Amino acid sequence: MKIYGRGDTAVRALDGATLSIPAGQFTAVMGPSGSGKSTLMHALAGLDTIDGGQVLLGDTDLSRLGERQRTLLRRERVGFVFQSFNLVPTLTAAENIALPLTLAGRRPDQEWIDELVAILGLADRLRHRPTELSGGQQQRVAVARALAARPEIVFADEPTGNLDSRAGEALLSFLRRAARELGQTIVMVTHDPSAAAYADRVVFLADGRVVDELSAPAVPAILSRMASLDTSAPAYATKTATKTATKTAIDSALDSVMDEEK
Ligand SMILES: Nc1ncnc2c1ncn2[C@@H]1O[C@H](COP(=O)(O)OP(=O)(O)OP(=O)(O)O)[C@@H](O)[C@H]1O
Repeated sequence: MKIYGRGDTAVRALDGATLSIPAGQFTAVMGPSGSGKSTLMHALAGLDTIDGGQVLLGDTDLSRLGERQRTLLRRERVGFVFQSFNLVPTLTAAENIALPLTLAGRRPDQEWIDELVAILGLADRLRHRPTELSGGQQQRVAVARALAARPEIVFADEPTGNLDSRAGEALLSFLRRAARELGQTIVMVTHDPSAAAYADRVVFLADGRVVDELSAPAVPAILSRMASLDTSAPAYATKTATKTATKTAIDSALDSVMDEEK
């Protein structure tokens, strides 16, 4: 359970949401605007606390961890890919990819990183800085960075939101391959049914709880489930405001990872 605010203005953003994320699978989370997708992702990733219930990553109960322990858990066990690529502009692609390991003081597993770079088609871009890369290339660098430390789970928040359709499809194919061939556990929040169709399973949220799911989802089935949930068309202003808040929360989490090292 997650409640924002108090009294009359309190919002139950998560209210009895129960789900399990199978290891090695690519899971998409969908739902109408305001249904709790970002809140759920933040809770699962240890970016935010919850007000009741449990979040388990393996045997670790995130709801019992303090701020510092959650920061460590994010750094050591979780990878993130955001809509805005969040690369460090002064670092090359290679340095950006190795950043989580550098921050954690771990030696990069070069063989693994070489494999990621090869699959993502980034080998000839490693010395470039983010401004010298296309949006699709920047996002592929961000994905390599998320997987570099072999995290137990990777969270992707609208990862194709800023990409054209071809770059988006290439990225989604990689995420699917990362789960199937590399055993990477991935959770992706998306509004886009064709993006969700790349996942092994789609979980649908409404009013802060899991209301439905689809295995081996196809676009028409996703669309019809979404239509049955989306009773009120989202007010665009609300959506924008929520997204801004989400980004801030994620950015501050990244900042705190950086601060830890100072
Ligand atoms: N920081 C906050 N303070 C108050 N209410 C919040 C806050 N963050 C989210 N909410 C509210 O909690 C509910 C769930 O929000 P959440 O952002 O998780 O939904 P979402 O499904 O990700 O929406 P969207 O698809 O529009 O991004 C919404 O009613 C939202 O207005």
